[in-house]
Amino acid sequence: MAVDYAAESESFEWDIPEGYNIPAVIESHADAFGDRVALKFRDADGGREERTYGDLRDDMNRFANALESMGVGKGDRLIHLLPRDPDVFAVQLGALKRGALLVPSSSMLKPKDIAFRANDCKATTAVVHESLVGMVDEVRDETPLSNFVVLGGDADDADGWTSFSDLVADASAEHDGPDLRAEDPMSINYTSGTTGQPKPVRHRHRWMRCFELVNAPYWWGVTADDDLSEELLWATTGTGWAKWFWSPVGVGLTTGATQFVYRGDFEPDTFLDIMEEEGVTRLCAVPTQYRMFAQRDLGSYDLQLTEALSAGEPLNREPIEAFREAFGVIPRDGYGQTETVALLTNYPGIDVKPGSMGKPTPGLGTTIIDENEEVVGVDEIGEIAVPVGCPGIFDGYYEKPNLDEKTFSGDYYRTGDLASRDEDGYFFFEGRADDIIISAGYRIGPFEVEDALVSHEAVAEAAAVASPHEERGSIVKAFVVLIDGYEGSDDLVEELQAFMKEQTAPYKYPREIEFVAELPKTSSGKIRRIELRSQERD
Ligand SMILES: CC(=O)SCCNC(=O)CCNC(=O)[C@H](O)C(C)(C)COP(=O)(O)OP(=O)(O)OC[C@H]1O[C@@H](n2cnc3c(N)ncnc32)[C@H](O)[C@@H]1OP(=O)(O)O
Repeated sequence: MAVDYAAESESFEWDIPEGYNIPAVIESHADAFGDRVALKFRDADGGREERTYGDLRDDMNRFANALESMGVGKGDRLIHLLPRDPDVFAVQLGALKRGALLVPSSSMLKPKDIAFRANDCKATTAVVHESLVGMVDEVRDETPLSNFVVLGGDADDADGWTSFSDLVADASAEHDGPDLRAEDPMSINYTSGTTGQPKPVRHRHRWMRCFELVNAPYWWGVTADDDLSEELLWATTGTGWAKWFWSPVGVGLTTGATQFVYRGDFEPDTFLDIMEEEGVTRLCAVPTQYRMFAQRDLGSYDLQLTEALSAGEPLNREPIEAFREAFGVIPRDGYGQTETVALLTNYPGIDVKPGSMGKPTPGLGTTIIDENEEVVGVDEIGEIAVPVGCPGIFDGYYEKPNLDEKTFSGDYYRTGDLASRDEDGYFFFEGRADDIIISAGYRIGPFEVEDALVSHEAVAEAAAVASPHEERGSIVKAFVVLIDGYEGSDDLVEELQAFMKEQTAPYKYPREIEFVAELPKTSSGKIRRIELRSQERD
């Protein structure tokens, strides 16, 4: 249903009950409509599973009981590395019911990345898919981790690991957890910065309520009061990203919708087939996926799609036109970060301007400011910012008071993303204010790429920047200075790329490498990535 933007912007209120928490929401959904399907799952081999809201409540409580028996309680940190699996909600909700903080992590992380996160937030429990146990085992002795839970497979094969299914098999489906409030911490998502290691973004339980109040109506076009019986929501994101909270948990579970989860690699034809077979009505994917869909014969698919959403990088005209022509559905871009809810959306019913991220969502006060915190004029470029204190944004990093002070000392939280606004109030993405690389929906810190590259024996120095790319928006390009005695060649490019996929989460590997004699630097010796970046854009 179309949103009356002016009226909603005028009347919006943050209605966040003091005792709000998502486990309590699941309990109440199960009481109200326990038989409603919450999750339709399918794997790459065609295996299917369904869970109702009643099942989710029981799964949650069983795992909460298991965690209690392992000594996990309020404030403890639980890191998970899980593919999209029907038990992911059980793990997440069970941990939250114990009052633990979730530390979602991508299945692509390497041992070094896992050790960094576990040590940084002093995680004590790891819940890991069987295929990733080896990654944790390599570094577990260097971390505070003491509880190890393996999902899938046979725990007897994994020394020191307890099987998730064994843990929940005889556990009670009732659990009396600690008192949880909307202001209690619930999660730590690591997000890449320009310098140094990823930063631990801490959110509170209210975050999920904010998704229900903002992302659900002003982007997905659903509310808990709607008749959702004919709806099937599919957000293609992985469980290790904040986007998992943004949609499957923050919209799907909070509104009591039925959602689809697929465990399998992205392949455009397969995904289109699945949408047709499962009857997906609302899809959320990244622009790279839309661009790949748009290259297929979309007219040959008979989809039940009524809404298509996009996020992660700017969405261009071509896929918008392709979807409109084939399905009569216009993909609507939405913008936000790990630190926030949706700050800008093309809300239901808006007249979409291709390339625009839409307009500020009601309640947030999202604007564009200059370096003096002055709001910029029409068509001027500035930084997207949200007033500090808005409930829809995070209010601190996990145990990083210095970072907190730097981030929240002004009147605004600055996103680091540059944008302009046209005379109709539509926002347009203009790039990053810093060196972060946005590629295929991933945010990649150049330092992490460079740090891994220089650990190769042939590399003296490296600089990583974004380079424009038709399909992925941008790719990571590395400029590399070799150690004396090494010579640049195609073979060395391949060797470095393979090395990078081993050293760090492989989505960060440089898809292009250029060997250079030296890197541009400031007089104090700092690499001038900005020079390399603009060279790529020209
Ligand atoms: C709106 C949102 O959801 S934003 C949420 C957060 N962001 C995201 O979810 C990212 C969304 N993007 C994607 O999922 C992907 O980029 C897609 C689906 C668009 C395209 O996928 P792909 O091109 O197949 O892979 P991806 O971009 O993840 O790159 C990973 C690379 O690492 C490789 N890789 C993956 N796992 C491993 C591994 N274990 N070992 C070695 N290499 C690996 C892949 O083969 C790929 O390299 P290649 O392109 O040279 O083959």
